[in-house]
Amino acid sequence: MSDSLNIGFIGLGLIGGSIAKSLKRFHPQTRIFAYTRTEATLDLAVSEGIVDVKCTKEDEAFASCNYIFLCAPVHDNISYLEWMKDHMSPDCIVTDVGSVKGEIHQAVEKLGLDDHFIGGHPMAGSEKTGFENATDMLIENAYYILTPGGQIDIPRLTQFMELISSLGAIPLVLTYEEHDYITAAVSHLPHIIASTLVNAIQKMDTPEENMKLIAAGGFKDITRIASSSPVMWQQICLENRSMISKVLDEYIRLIVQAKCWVDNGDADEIYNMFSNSREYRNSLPEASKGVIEKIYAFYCDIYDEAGGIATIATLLAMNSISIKNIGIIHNREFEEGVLRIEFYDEESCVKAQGVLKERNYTLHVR
Ligand SMILES: NC(=O)c1ccc[n+]([C@@H]2O[C@H](COP(=O)([O-])OP(=O)(O)OC[C@H]3O[C@@H](n4cnc5c(N)ncnc54)[C@H](O)[C@@H]3O)[C@@H](O)[C@H]2O)c1
Ligand SMILES: O=C(O)C(=O)C[C@]1(C(=O)O)C=C[C@@H](O)C=C1
Repeated sequence: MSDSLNIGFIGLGLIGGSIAKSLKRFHPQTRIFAYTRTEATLDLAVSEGIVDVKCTKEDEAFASCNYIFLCAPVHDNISYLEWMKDHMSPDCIVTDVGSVKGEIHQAVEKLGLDDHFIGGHPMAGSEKTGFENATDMLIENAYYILTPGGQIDIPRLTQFMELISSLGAIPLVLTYEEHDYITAAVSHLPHIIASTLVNAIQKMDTPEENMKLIAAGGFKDITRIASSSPVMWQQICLENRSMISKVLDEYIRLIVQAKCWVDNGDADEIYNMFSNSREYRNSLPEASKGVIEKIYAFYCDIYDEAGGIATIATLLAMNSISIKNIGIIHNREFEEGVLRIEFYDEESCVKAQGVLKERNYTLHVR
């Protein structure tokens, strides 16, 4: 692809910011034009050398863009299409990164923009928001779903796919209907499950809040995404109502079935439920990372003496730091073998480094 493209962004948070950073990483000559609601974000992006042209809300400067990425919450993205229709260059491709595709495609069709629109959705993200959490690696190795407008010609679609591939993502073309059904199941339903599970625990907790106190790895693993942006998820749930309702029906049926098996003490069915889920979960492809890999870990040289691991575990426990995983690893990088210690969150990981450094342990952070 040509390195001298002008690329516009409306919304420059986690996803818009990450795509803009990837563009600058892989195509440094790209000129980035951006508008986002908070001006301080634009100033930050300019100071980091990511944004070249700071734009106002409906800025004529967007007319010089070859591509415009809509990266605000899904409903807000749609609100820009009408203005764009009369102000973009005739060769411009408008794309979005929204987690729902049906409504934006309907708006595109209504405005007669379907020869200029290619829906996009990187299947990567995080519960975190904002440009400050954006990285130039977020979409690397992630599937990037494309839902081309009905009138997009093949060469334009191919060019856009090449642009996406050049950022290290894996383009996958679907219809917007397929997209909305699939994401309702693998993304929207899990967010509703995580959120309702957290709310259920809050409701059922003892007066001393002992559930909150002892909630450990399992609960934390399955509920990380309950900390996601309420504005973003409100808009997703409102825009993909029928598909979400459909997958919720099936899920509720399975939950009711699981309750029956527990009520009846049906050992075989309970075993089959866990055995089936384990087999299917373990078969998920590794090729796409799907989401930001959140591993908070470091390596620590350890003396070859009895009780070495126990000493470290005790030191961390005395400082109220929970360990998610701990074990000696041997690979070519660490010929002698080192201790790998993994934590539930960044804060614990940083605190643990401080504790061990104070005791003169040698640490390796990757
Ligand atoms: N977070 C994820 O995991 C994820 C993954 C893939 C796609 N998406 C999609 O990406 C889009 C953005 O999500 P995000 O995670 O980057 O959120 P974010 O909150 O980090 O960023 C949104 C940005 O849009 C700006 N904004 C909000 N309303 C605006 C408006 N009306 N006009 C202009 N700017 C506006 C905000 O100031 C912010 O900079 C959403 O459509 C979401 O569905 C999110
Ligand atoms: O990892 C997370 O926090 C995410 O929720 C990422 C996630 C997902 O559901 O997988 C969230 C919304 C998207 O539209 C795409 C990716």
